[in-house]
Amino acid sequence: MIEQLKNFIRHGKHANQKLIGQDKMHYDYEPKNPIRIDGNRIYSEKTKLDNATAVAQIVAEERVQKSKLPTYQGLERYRILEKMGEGAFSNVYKAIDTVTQEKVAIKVVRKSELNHLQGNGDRKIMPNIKKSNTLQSHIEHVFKNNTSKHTSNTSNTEMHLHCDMKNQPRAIERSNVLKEVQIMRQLKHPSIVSLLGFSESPDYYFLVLELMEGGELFHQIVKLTYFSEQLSRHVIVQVAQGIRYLHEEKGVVHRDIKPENILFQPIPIFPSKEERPPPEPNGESKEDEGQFIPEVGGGGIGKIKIADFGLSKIVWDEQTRTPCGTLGYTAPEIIKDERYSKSVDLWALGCVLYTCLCGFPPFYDESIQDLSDKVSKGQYTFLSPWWDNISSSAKDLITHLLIVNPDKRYTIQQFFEHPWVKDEPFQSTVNRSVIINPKPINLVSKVEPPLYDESIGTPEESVRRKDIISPGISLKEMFDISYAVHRMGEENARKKKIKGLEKSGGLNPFKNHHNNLNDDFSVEATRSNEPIKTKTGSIRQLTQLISSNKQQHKEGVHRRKGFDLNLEAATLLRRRKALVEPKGI
Ligand SMILES: Nc1ncnc2c1ncn2[C@@H]1O[C@H](COP(=O)(O)OP(=O)(O)OP(=O)(O)O)[C@@H](O)[C@H]1O
Repeated sequence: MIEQLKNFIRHGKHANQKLIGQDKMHYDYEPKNPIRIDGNRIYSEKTKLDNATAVAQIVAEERVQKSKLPTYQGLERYRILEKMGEGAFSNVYKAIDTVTQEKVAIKVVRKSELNHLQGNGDRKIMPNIKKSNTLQSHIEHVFKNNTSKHTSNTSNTEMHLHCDMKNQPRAIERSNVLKEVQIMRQLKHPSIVSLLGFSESPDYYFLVLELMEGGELFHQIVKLTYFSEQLSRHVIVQVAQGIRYLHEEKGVVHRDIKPENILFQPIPIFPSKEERPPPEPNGESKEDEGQFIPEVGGGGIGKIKIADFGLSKIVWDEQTRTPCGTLGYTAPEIIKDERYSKSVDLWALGCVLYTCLCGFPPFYDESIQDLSDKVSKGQYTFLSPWWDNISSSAKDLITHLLIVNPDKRYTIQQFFEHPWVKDEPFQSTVNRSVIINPKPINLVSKVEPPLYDESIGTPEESVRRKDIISPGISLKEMFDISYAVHRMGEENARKKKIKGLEKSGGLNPFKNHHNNLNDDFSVEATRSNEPIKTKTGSIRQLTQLISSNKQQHKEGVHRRKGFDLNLEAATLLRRRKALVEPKGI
């Protein structure tokens, strides 16, 4: 078709076009023939020119589109079809495997930007990787070793080796993408996006992934305004099944569960049985989800899978079920630490469930100081009128997930035992007054004066869902930042605790474990190694600060600014940074 159109353009106004039937098209280059469309209407010379211009435009657009799709040395087997998304250092494309005809997603990661993050010292701390060896072959080596050990009875020495193998290539650990590959290759679960292949070229890493045609759950929340409880359950249970598998079978903590990293397979929207959708609070209209079909889905959402293991970490050895790096040590502190690590994913699960049910996230504020305060105190509300029609059972589950103290927060097993998850009748065991007005959480509150822009009007005048999110910052941004704030706050506190124990001589055998913690913080730690401290600042100021910090780094200046919160790991901020210093693929 495109070739024909090109011909048409090449021959310009002398070309005559005939449409034969509905969709067949051919071109007649005899200059004087009239243009016939559908064999009925005859178009004038002017219309003919208009058509030519329109077609030329289409072709030009398609050309631009096509030229945007890159080709990569080393990816010849795949034909790239379209861009599906992007990460901080990567682009994700839909592609077709020309051998199997299978459609896949390919994440293309730019090495140059990763190297920038890794610093110059990596080679020194990874002496076992010879210059001639590619990182890929090193990973293969690590995997082979690990796999062979998994089949044997693991002795203590072997275990030590096994853990060492995981700990040795620290440069690999530092590079999120390679850690991602290392972790993903061990995973096989219906709620986890599968890694189908991995390769590299001098400039890129290529991760061939199971294709999730629907894309991000985030977009579907925005599209449908929010989800019904049934649809929310359908989504959250699948995410939780993936988390249970990661935590209990693989010893992996995801650490970046958010609607952006939850992907779905699309299904058709089945027409609703109800004639009219239920009335909406505040006169808002909700996009019709259609009928929910158990085991299949609704709202266009079928299967759900967790993606993006770039921030994940292994907390215990899959084979021995002991914390990796601690060689069989089972101190309560370490066991507890493991539980703390996992509990970050449960907090995130609560945030996702909250967002599915109402269409906006539990924590938001334009001021980073206030957002940080809210997250650290667990201050969120079930805002009226949006939460008025949502069951107390769903609210109860959320209150057990969004608990600041990780000791008291639901574990993944407790999540699955909750009546809302089982879709069973709910009887609150908690004193009702506690549910209605606990401190510091207000479960039902009036709209707070918040995040509105003067241009929109006061909350009393017209508060709509979209107004809940400050116009200065998107839902996605809020998620990104509040997750990062929470994770860093919690993990920094743990890190400090472990350091304290180590200093007092209580944790000497866990040097490795401590190192692991340091590794986790190599990219996203606060520079001061202290709990998050922030000066009052807005998200925009924060963005500026990050780019100026980067500049200082380049200049070798390590002055401490008052603002110690380093959110470099927050996807959005990395993206913004990339915008400040654009790097093409
Ligand atoms: N398997 C897939 N199928 C379809 N789309 C995908 C797939 N994997 C990723 N994407 C799309 O690409 C986006 C970026 O992917 P991913 O989150 O893995 O990249 P990243 O570099 O790790 O991003 P981040 O900067 O968020 O850490 C996703 O949000 C999603 O829209």
